[in-house]
Order: sequence, then C-alpha cells, then structure tokens
Amino acid sequence: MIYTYLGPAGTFTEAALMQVPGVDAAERVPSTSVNTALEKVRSGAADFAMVPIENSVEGGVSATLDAIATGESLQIVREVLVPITFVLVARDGIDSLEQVHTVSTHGHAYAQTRHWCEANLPGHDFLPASSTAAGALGLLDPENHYDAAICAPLVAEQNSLNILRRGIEDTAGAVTRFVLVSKPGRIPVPTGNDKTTVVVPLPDDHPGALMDLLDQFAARGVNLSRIESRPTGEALGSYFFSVDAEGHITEARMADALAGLHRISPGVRFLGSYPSVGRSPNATASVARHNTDEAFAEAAAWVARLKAHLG
Ligand SMILES: O=C(O)C(=O)Cc1ccccc1
Repeated sequence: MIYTYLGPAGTFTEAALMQVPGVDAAERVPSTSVNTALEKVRSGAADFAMVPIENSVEGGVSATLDAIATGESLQIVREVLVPITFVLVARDGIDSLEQVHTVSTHGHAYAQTRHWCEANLPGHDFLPASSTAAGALGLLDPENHYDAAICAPLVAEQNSLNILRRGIEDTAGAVTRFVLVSKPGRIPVPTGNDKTTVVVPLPDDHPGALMDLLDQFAARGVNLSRIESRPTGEALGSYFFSVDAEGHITEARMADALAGLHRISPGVRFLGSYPSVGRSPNATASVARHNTDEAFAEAAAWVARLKAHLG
C-alpha cells in the first residue's frame, strides 16, 4: 500500500498519517499540495491520501473541500484529529524577534497565528509556503532569504532549527481534522459512532432550497456536525454544500435521508461513511424510537402489507 500526504516529512498532515494503524510499515510518499496528493490517488500512483479538511478555529480547508467535491469521485475512509501548536523558528544569525522581518509558513498556520505575528512582529511580510515543514526547511536553504518560519515543534527539533518562541497559536487547544481518502470502494463497516460526508449542489434556486436539503436530515433525526457552502465556480450565487452527518449509510434513517437528498438534488455526491473520532459537542445522545432501524423496517413492512391488497 502506498500512502501520500501533504509533505515534506514533519507536517501536521504527516503526524495525522502516522496515527493510521500499520502505516509505519507502508510506503509513504510526500506531495507538495492537497491537489497533487488527491491526483495521485485518482491516477493510481497512491492508494490513499491524507489531507487536512477542517480546523476547530479556522474552519474548512477550501482546497480539500473543493478537490474532493469535483472531478473523479473519491471516498473518505477514516478521519484523524491532531492537536495543533506552533513554534517560530529563525535562520542562523537571528536571535531576537526584532530581527524578524519576513515569515514563511502554510496559509492555514498563518491564519492561526496572525494575531501573535501582528503583535510581536510589527510590519512583517508573510511568504506563503506549501506546508509548515517546507517553510521551516527552507530556512536551511541559502537560496531562500526569509528570516523565520512557523511550524510544528517536532520538525524544528528534528532539524535542530533555532526556536525563537513556542506556543504562538492565537487560540490554545486548536485541533485540525484530517481525512484519509481512497478511490471509491468498500465502505468501512459501521461502529455505532460513524460519520457520513456528502456534497450537495444547491438545487434550482427557490425560497427555502437550503431548508429543503436540511429537512431531509432533520425529519429523520440525523444530526449534522459540519456544513459549509462553497462556490461551484460556475457563476456568482452558485453553491454546493459540504455536509458531515452523524451516522452510517447502513442505518435506515441515514439511507432514507440520502435518498431524500437525491430526489431533491440528483447531483449529490456520497463521499463515505467512516468511524467518527470523538463525539461532536452537539451529538444527540440517543435516537428517537421513530427514527430507529426497527421503526423504519416496521413502517416499510406495514406499507408492503397494504400494497399486497392492490387490485
Ligand atoms: O503545513 C502543514 O504542516 C500541514 O499539514 C497543513 C496544516 C497547516 C496548519 C495546521 C494544520 C495543517
């Protein structure tokens, strides 16, 4: 098995990948962007890609949401949570914050340290890097002329980089959620605490179109743990919704909600049912009796008995 991830070694994405059982014995290939990682899966160059999908502070990772929503279908088979803390590292010869004028890091990391940077590095310039590890390792390359980088403590320590400050994140306790993606194939078996991800184009524009979509979940007692709108790119005002719902497609209420979504928005894309890590703070503790598999089965049997008298 070949696993690719947003690299190089030392990214938060690699830390997420290393949580996957058995991955330490498998081949691991870094990619320079989320898109190239997913393309490797689509082309068959890799079996799985680990990519960031959302952060508890910054929200969704647009590059990932868009790349898995369009193009050849992909499937999410696992989610992984990684607690995030950042350090500021500097190139040789810099030993105080006053000497830092240019900072490089991944846009997602900068978004989570922006206030600290504004308060502590007044007037600095930001240079986007393809990942936090790429920004940090760039400090060792004489061709690069930036002063500092923001990265994970581990990559700083493993490369003996000069750490100026630790814990520079604006919000303590931030967590990033990563997903392991493969080509569509076998759906992971239900564990009783699962998540289902779908991408739903907003059907023809009419008052309440979004309400109609949400109602498919609400009416069957399916709780949502994430919903984001993303532009389709076709025109201003054209959107799709990326949704995580609590439950597995093998559960009757989820299957029925997905069927309802398909009736309303036939372009809906199923991105997978997979084990949920932790429980969302809004998770409903129990499923109402009328939304259980048994209630759906009894109701279907009742309708079947009625239809048996036809003609
Ligand atoms: O650049 C990295 O290390 C990544 O894995 C992307 C990222 C950046 C910041 C927070 C979480 C993930």
